[in-house]
This record gives sequence, structure tokens and C-alpha cells, in this order.
Amino acid sequence: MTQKNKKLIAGNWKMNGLQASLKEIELIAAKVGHYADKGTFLICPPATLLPGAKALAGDDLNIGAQDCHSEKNGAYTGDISAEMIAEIGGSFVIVGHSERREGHHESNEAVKAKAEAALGQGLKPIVCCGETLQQREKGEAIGFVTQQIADSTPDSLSKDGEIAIAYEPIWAIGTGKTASVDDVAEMHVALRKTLVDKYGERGNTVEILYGGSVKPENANALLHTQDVDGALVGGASLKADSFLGIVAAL
Ligand SMILES: O=C(CO)COP(=O)(O)O
Repeated sequence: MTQKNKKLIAGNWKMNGLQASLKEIELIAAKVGHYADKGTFLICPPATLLPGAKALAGDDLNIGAQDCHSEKNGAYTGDISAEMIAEIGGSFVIVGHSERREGHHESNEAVKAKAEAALGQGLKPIVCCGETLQQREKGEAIGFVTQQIADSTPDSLSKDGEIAIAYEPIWAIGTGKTASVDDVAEMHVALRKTLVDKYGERGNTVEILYGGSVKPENANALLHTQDVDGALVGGASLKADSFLGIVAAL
């Protein structure tokens, strides 16, 4: 689990990775310990690789899942529960990624229920948000994203840093385009206010990650932007070299 004085660098492998990819986990796990005073590190591989990844992750690398169901168990073909993730030693779960909101029609209400299910099993949810290009061009980004987070996060937190959130502008995901440092700062400051309005002082302990085409070349600027407490990395997390290049920018 993280402390707010450290940044959280998280990798989301999405639907990528076969057993052979576990060697990347091993390489990452062997190196991230050198940065333990500056960061907390996490890889979220596909569900098939969770136990294998956990077996190789050691003490310095956290393993998490990319989604969980809101129910504890039951007739939900194809889904995995928060308890299943916790059982294999996972400690985080991404919820409400835009690819699930779009591809699986997940509402803010559904994402909030997933985040609450994660907390119920002692997992730390990373609740994602982000606007489309059209919303940004219309000047609606801040209003839409802050409302998304207000509606997708648990009603209350029982301890500091119990959740993290990730701002991932949809138009920056997998496109090579990143939001400008000024746009990221503006959004993260607005999200911080949303969290403090909702949770009081405890809202300051929630990490706000940036995601969307983060790579070693742009990580330094993004990670040192106001209210950016870490990164949620897609493509560049699939290889140890590029993930560690981002870690080295801390
Ligand atoms: O969606 C993302 C992480 O969750 C970002 O993906 P990319 O880093 O590939 O743009």
C-alpha cells in the first residue's frame, strides 16, 4: 500500500501477455526496490497471469487486477471477484477504466459498486476517469471528469490513502498524444478539490495518477506536475525496460 509522500507507478497490461511475459515481471521486480524510497510499484496483468505474477513479484512489486465484479460471488460468467484477487495476494484493482466504461457499458454507479467491493476485501481500487476529445474541445472536460469521480468513488473512506484515482483522457490513451502539463495540472487540481469536497482532509491522501501515453521520455515532466501523484501506464508497462525508464524519472 502506498503513502502519499511516494508516487504510485502502475502498469495496466490490458489484454496483453502470455506466460512468457512473466519474465518482464521478474525483471521489474528485481529492480524497483532501488526506488522504494520514492515510489510504490504495481503491475496489473490479465487475470490468467495473476498467480504467476504474484509468485515472481517479491516484496517490492505489487500485483493487481484490471477489474472486479461488484458482487462477492455468483452466476457472473467471465467475471472475477475482489475476493479472488485478494486470495492470490493481489493488493490493487483498477475499476472504471474507459475501455470498460465504453466496451462494457459500465456506469458511474457500477464503478462505485466495484470500488466498494474492492475495499470490502482490503484491495485498493484505482478509480479511472477521463473525457473524450469532443468533450475537451467543447470545454466540458473539467465538469464531466470531476462529476465522474464524484459519482464513481465510495461514499466514505475509513483510512487515509484507501483509494487512488487515475485521470486518463480517452484521446491520449494508446495514441502517443499526451495532455499538456498545464491541462494535466488544471484537471488534477480540480480533482483534488472534488476529493476534498467529498472526503474532507482525507481527500488529500488519495493519489491522483495521470495516464495516457506515458513513456520514459515524458514521464519526468508529467510526474513532477502539480497534484500528479503517479502514473497509470499502458503500452510502456509491457516491457521491463520502458516501465523501469518511467520509474527512473521519479
Ligand atoms: O489506458 C492506459 C492505462 O490504463 C494508458 O494506456 P497507454 O499508456 O498505452 O496510452
